[in-house]
Amino acid sequence: MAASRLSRSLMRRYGRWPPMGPNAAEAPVCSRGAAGPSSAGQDKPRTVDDLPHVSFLELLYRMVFQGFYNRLHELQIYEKQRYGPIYRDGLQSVSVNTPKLLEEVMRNDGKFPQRGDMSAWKEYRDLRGFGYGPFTEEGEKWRNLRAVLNKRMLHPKDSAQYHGVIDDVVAAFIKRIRFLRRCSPTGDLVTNVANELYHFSLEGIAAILFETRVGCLEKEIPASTADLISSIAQMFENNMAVFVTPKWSRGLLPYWGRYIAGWEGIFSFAKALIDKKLEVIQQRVDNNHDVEGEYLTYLLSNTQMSMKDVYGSITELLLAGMDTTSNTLTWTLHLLSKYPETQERLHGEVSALAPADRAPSAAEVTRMQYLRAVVKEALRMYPVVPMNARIIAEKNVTIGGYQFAKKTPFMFCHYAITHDEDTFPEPFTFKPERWLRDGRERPHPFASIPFGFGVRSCVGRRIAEMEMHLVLVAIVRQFEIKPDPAMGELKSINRTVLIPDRPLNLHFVDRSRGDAD
Ligand code: HEM
Repeated sequence: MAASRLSRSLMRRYGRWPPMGPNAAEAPVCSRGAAGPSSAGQDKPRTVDDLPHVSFLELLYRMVFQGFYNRLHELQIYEKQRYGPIYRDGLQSVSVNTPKLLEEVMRNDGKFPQRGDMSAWKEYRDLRGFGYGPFTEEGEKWRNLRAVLNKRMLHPKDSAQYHGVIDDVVAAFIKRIRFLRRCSPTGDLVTNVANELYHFSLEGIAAILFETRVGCLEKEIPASTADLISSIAQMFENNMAVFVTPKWSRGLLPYWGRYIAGWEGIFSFAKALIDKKLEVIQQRVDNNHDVEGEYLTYLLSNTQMSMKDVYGSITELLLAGMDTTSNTLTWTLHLLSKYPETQERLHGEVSALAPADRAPSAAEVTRMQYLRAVVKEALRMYPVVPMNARIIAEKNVTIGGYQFAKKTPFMFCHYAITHDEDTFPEPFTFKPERWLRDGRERPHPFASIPFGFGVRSCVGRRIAEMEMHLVLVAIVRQFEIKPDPAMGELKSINRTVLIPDRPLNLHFVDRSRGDAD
């Protein structure tokens, strides 16, 4: 396949939430352009051509021979050291890696911000007649969709209404942790904690979206849920190959068929649950009973949403809400196990502010400033979405003193930004205190924006925070989390979201011997 096609395809692939990682030997350098603003002609305005730039071959070399393929987040730091705060990357996007430049780009978001081309996701929906969801929709239609989806989700008070649902999921998760530790040789070890948290996140988001439980935390996972999990894995495993291979090869290579089969499994799971809910609603209407319910009921009764839109949106919300939340929790527990003093301080706060006999209310969680700082700091150290992007489609813009034509793709190097020593002294040290509002100087508002910014920012933020806070309160209250010395050093790798490079095993040591397993 021609390098140019691969380059274009990667650009498309990474145009949404592109991945990124340091060190390693020097690559052959063929970057041209100015390293700083002064090198362009004195009178001429500086443009994209004046930027330092990375060629596609350099990128390829770094990915393949320097081992950055899985560590593209660390490549951000490497390239920042080499090319400075703004440069043209190997996929012809303009990469920015300081809070100030990030702010400049994001404040230029138009009415309908774009992240990049989602054509392969759209193709499946077109093939089967499903609508586009918040990721795939664009323009006016996207704005209308978000206007409906935001309600009952985006505001903190919206997430509070799902507290009861998530409390039940948290209780089931703790029960499962107790079961797993009981089965371990030491009586307190849980292996592959990320996998357990993935099940927790899926159960949680499904409980909210479908208003039903899907059995992820049972001893035996129901077949339909197990099929969903493997379908999601199959779709993502083949996603990249579908993007980089030409359409004519689809009948010859296995990727397209597997990719489509993955989507079939995901959509058929979502469709079955949505249709079931619709039936229940219909029966209630037929019997003249009131229709009460939460998110899905709200969407189904919203006249602006067609059925095909509901299928498309619910499916994309489901996909967006799993890996992100579960990996953030994984990194948080890993960090707490490595920093026992931080964990003790958190335990102190939870013991003081959470009632002993029930899960805390939304207002009680809001008062847990240290808990919130712990999650914020975990997201700084491991921004699960380490890269993001924008195409400023509607106007020409000036960023960092350079002029860019409209439709220029910008890449946000979030990992490099959240690990910048000037903004965050000791950037590789876990210090939740950085985020406390106790009179200290706060970091730049764009120094860590794990949920994005503006009208196209994460619609599930409040739900995700609520889920993470509630489960952390329950864990920290009951267990002391200790590392498993046999595990070795855990590193992050980039699979669109930042994930651990090996299964995380942790000891969940009971704080109160009285708790029954
Ligand atoms: C720790 C958890 C999460 C993190 C760190 C996260 C992060 C993000 C980020 C960085 C974006 C892109 C924002 C931008 O471009 O400005 C995004 C978009 C999105 N997120 Fe999340 N997310 C999380 C959880 C969730 C959950 C639980 C849901 C579903 C309920 C969700 C649904 C979405 C959707 C639908 C979009 C696309 C919005 C659009 O394009 O209009 N996310 N998320």
